[in-house]
Amino acid sequence: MNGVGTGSYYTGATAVPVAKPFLMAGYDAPEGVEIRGRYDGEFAKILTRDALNFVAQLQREFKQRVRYALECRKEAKKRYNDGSAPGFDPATKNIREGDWVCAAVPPAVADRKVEITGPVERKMVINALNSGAKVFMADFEDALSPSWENLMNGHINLKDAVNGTISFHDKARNRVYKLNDQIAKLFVRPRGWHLPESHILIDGEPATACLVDFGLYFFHNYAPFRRGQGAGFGPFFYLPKMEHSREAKIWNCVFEKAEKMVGIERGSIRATVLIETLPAAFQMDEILYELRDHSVGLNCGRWDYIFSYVKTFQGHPDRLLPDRFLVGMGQHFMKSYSDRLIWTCHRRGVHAMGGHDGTWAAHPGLIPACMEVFNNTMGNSPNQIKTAKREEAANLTEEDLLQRPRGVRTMEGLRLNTRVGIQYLAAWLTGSGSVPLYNLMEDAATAEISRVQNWQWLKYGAELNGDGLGVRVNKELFGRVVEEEMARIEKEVGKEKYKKGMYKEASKIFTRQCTTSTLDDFLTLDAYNNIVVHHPKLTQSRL
Ligand SMILES: CC(=O)SCCNC(=O)CCNC(=O)[C@H](O)C(C)(C)COP(=O)(O)OP(=O)(O)OC[C@H]1O[C@@H](n2cnc3c(N)ncnc32)[C@H](O)[C@@H]1OP(=O)(O)O
Ligand SMILES: O=CC(=O)O
Ligand SMILES: [Mg+2]
Repeated sequence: MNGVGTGSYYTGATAVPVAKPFLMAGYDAPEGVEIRGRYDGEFAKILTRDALNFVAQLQREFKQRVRYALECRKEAKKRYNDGSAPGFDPATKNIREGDWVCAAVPPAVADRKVEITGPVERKMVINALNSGAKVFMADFEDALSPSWENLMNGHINLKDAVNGTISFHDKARNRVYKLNDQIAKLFVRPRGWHLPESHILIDGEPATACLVDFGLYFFHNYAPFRRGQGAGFGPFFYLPKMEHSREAKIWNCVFEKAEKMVGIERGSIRATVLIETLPAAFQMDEILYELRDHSVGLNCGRWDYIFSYVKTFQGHPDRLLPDRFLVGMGQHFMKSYSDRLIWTCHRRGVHAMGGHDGTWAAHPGLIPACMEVFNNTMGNSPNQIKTAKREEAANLTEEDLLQRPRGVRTMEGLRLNTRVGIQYLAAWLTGSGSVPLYNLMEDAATAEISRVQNWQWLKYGAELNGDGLGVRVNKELFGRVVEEEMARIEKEVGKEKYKKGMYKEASKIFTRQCTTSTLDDFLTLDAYNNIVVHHPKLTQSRL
């Protein structure tokens, strides 16, 4: 479809006038599907009529169930805010105590000793696949700012990667990137259930972001993936931020529907679920049970888990977190969750990722050291599913999983949260979803910790008890901290970058979110409107 448009592109805050009528192509979308993102001939190869039809079918079949699951999250939040805490569900005791196992692990992914993670950016996709890691988790989630350009290019990159044709020319360094003969196995992480994809409307409503991510990737890649990388299985996925097994059940139904629609065997698709919300720690068995024919284990998503601890207990002033860097795996509630995850997964015959059968590395430089640790412990075995049972974790109680983290709060903790949160958000608003800050990798999950920790300290006037001064956090103090940290950021990044970047916008959003009386559910949900760029809606006058 071609059309002629006049007027202006709406680009978020800036309207760019267009002097002359311009020629514009449109996507060949099926009935009820409208693409509001920029047209690009390469994007059109992803957004084909058949692929969009596939996504639309998933959306139509599952949107009510997704809506219901999100309503249930709200009800659970209300209960926690009224004083209760997550715990084991008596109604599913039979699943927790039952003697069942998940489907056998596909041979292609038996060995997952080190998994590299990274956004679906072209050069990084090639570097990650070539990195020597066993698995590459290509990320549409924590590590990606989900702008239209990033998303669509991400799908192009993955399609080229699965077909083995991906290459990249770094002109500045005159370096060409191509795939090695031996590459990591590809897993893809779609976004969480809560996010909309506002550039794709289905029956007049924004599509569910994860169904777009899953649907487009699956549709274009299932056949070559199964022929190549998956050795008869796949594609493989990582599933983020779930709070209850009913959400896993929706994923299971999505997988079954997708398998049926393209005519591949049930159980071909496999997924690892990130246990990265506090309520989900009490649902590990139930989540695996729902996905038992499509599972390849669980993974401790530790950063979102810490974020979720604060979020779940947002109405509990007796559960203030210490400084962010003190909340490590040594805290009893973190160690208990990780032990329970190992015990659960190995009992059910699948991988326990996040330090047990394998770990994540966010940078290729970390791979050799991680690999050495696993090789030294595991020798030639691909995993420890049958050999390390961690039976003692069977006795972990609700109290163990909820124990308050210990440690002090300091002014430097408040300052660091603020400096990191604002810089991360500024990067995210300009298209980068993972950034190095102060020698650490920051992504949406780690930035969330900074935000909710500030919010919690402000809400309850937390005492900065590690400084020996008895200072309490309040809006006035926080206002001063923001001003001073903005000055520091300007100094650190330089005037030019500061002026060109979106630091002021980021500061505004971050400050609002830290000082609001009711905690926003997600940093990126609010910020998302700032990166949505709608293509002008045309009256389709044909040439
Ligand atoms: C909480 C969670 O969800 S964790 C999982 C989600 N988060 C992530 O996946 C973060 C992934 N990591 C990254 O994005 C990056 O490592 C960053 C942003 C932290 C740092 O990136 P950079 O500043 O580019 O790192 P650096 O300059 O050291 O990179 C050196 C080389 O390694 C490559 N590299 C760095 N990280 C990765 C990665 N994760 N995957 C593939 N290649 C990578 C770079 O592309 C670069 O390649 P080149 O030499 O060919 O140009
Ligand atoms: O996704 C991983 C996390 O730690 O969050
Ligand atoms: Mg996460």
